[in-house]
Amino acid sequence: MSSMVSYEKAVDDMTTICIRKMHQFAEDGRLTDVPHWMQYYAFDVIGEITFNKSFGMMEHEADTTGMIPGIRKANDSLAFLGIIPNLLPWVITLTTLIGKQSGSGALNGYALDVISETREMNKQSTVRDSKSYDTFLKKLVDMEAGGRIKMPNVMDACASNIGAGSDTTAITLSAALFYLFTNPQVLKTLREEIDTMAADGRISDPVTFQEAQDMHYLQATIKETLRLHPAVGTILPRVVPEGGIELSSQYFPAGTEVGVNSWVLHYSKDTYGPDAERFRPERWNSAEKTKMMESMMFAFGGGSRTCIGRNISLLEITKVIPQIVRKFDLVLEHPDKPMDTKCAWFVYPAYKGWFKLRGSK
Ligand code: HEM
Repeated sequence: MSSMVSYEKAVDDMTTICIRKMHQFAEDGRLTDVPHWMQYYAFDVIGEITFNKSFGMMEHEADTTGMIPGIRKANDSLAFLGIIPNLLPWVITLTTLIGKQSGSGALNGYALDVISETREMNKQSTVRDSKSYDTFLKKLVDMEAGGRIKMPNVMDACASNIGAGSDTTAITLSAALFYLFTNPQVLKTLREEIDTMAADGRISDPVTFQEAQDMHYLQATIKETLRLHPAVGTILPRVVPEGGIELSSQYFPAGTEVGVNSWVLHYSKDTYGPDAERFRPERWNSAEKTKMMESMMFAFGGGSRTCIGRNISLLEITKVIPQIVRKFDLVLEHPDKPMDTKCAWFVYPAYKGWFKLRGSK
């Protein structure tokens, strides 16, 4: 975790821009597409950490790279093609033949440009990180120069960071804000925690990652969001190894693909209680049940292919949510409607609202 905390400065810089812009939205009385705004935030953070260079999406209030719809298109089509993976090479060949650019074209093009630039500067030893951390790309380019990895690995690692680490975090953030601002009692309790700790001098502005570890209600709120709205909405398949396996009294021979969808696990009444469908962070207060409930959490997957960006996303979520909650109210465009979602591979929330300065009319 200590290496993650070295990225805290990047998260703080991006959070400062986010909050400044939100002040502007509030002043202008602007109706905001909240999930979209959180996407700009998450993309800018991951750009900063990966390339030492945010995408400037928040500053420009726009997708400056054109990669957001491309990543979404790629995710959506891979979710369906993933059901019949043998079709994938045929589809790729066909789309290449007819000259259609893949959804991830903008992302790959952007990554390639920044990597080439950094490799060149690295050769001339002019890459001096101005930040207090080494970016992913700097570490990767050094590894490549040392012969430990090759250029396709550098490209793959950078593109994976952006593709896997932006929308997932943005989805979690927008789900958290929706749940908080539609559950007044939860919001009140979280604000009490923030205000009390701030008055006692136990948290800073912005909250440091270290301080946030003692914010028990904040931590429960984040867990409850990841439970009720895991970003990935498909099963995470695994191939049964040699010898087969018995799962829930059912034998599966070697080579069978098995998997489970986190949405099924997370809504289990056996595990989370009869109110499993409710957003109730208090359920994480019970020391006795927490261990069992945690063991069933699957938002980041599990085992050898578990999410490698988990701690980065937790760093972002843990730091930006208290900043938004302590400064703003959110009035939803349709306060009585449940959250709308668009689901393929990822489960994207869709809603709009007005940010207002906390306590203002
Ligand atoms: C709330 C945010 C996030 C969620 C919910 C999430 C969720 C997931 C899930 C479910 C998997 C599949 C795990 C499995 O099959 O067991 C995964 C894999 C992965 N995630 Fe994340 N992720 C998040 C943030 C990030 C971030 C910030 C990064 C990068 C900085 C990242 C990079 C990756 C990569 C590279 C993999 C593939 C790992 C492998 O196959 O070995 N993720 N993530």
